[in-house]
Amino acid sequence: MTPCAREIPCALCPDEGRCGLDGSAHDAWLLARRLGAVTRRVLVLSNKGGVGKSTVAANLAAALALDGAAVGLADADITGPSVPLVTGLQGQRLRLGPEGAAPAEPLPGFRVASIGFLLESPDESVMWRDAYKYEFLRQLFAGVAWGRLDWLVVDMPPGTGGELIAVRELLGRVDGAVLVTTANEVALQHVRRAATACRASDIPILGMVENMSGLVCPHCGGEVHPFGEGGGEAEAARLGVPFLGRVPFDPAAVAGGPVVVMRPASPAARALREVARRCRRRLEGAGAGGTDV
Ligand SMILES: Nc1ncnc2c1ncn2[C@@H]1O[C@H](COP(=O)(O)OP(=O)(O)OP(=O)(O)O)[C@@H](O)[C@H]1O
Repeated sequence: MTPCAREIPCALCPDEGRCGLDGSAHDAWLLARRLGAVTRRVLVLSNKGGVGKSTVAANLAAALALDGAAVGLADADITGPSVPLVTGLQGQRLRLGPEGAAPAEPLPGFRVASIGFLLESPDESVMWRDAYKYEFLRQLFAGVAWGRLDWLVVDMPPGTGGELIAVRELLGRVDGAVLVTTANEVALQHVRRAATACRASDIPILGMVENMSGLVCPHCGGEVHPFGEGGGEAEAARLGVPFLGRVPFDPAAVAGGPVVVMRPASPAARALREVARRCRRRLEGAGAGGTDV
């Protein structure tokens, strides 16, 4: 039998490296096996770091699972995966192999796999592994036995360069992007760039979330908006994309697990459940493939 002809030897080959396929045919075959039963593929992204992509992605996925869907959360943040921390799954590892690694399943129907589960330690930097970026991403999607999923939510790294192209290529089809921003002008400029990148890549934009949008007083429930009110919503209108909601700055959102599960009555959890409902209405209404408006 001809050995698998990938440049980097493939630890995932169900034929134990003897499939004889060349690199791209091998990957396409493997990805079709792993992602063939995934109905909707959604990216959570922004050009800017620290705006809350991982928090929104983890809670969107958990909220969809709480609403009864089978959901995968794939943490593709190659520059610094924080899904293990955000989901309370630090220390989890993926055991790659021909049969596919089992994702973590912290809730019934909520499956999680992170680039962080491939690292030796949570403090390991992956920046130096540039040449292997694609390989890490390939392992995340093609190495995990995702099973049947109604949704696969992908937490993207900051930026919209090579990683966006690589993830889009690996997924084959992306049904929608959720753009995350805060209301300050720097983040808004970054989110405009993210919208431009989505449009250039034919990725439909599901809508925009304004995160950390105001402080809710734990005593009186009143809100303070340090960057002014309505920045994200106005930006969404300018870009011609739906506004999916405003998530307040809420200490409960840093709960070591999705806040929609850990603190369901908190202001952040309520806002994030509503974001998930709006995403569902938009994609389920449009069917797979979604629409940009
Ligand atoms: N609504 C919120 N209220 C309070 N803290 C929040 C909220 N959303 C996110 N955070 C906190 O802000 C920080 C950044 O959030 P997160 O890691 O989700 O952002 P990110 O955009 O994914 O970052 P990176 O670009 O580094 O991957 C984290 O400490 C997170 O707990």
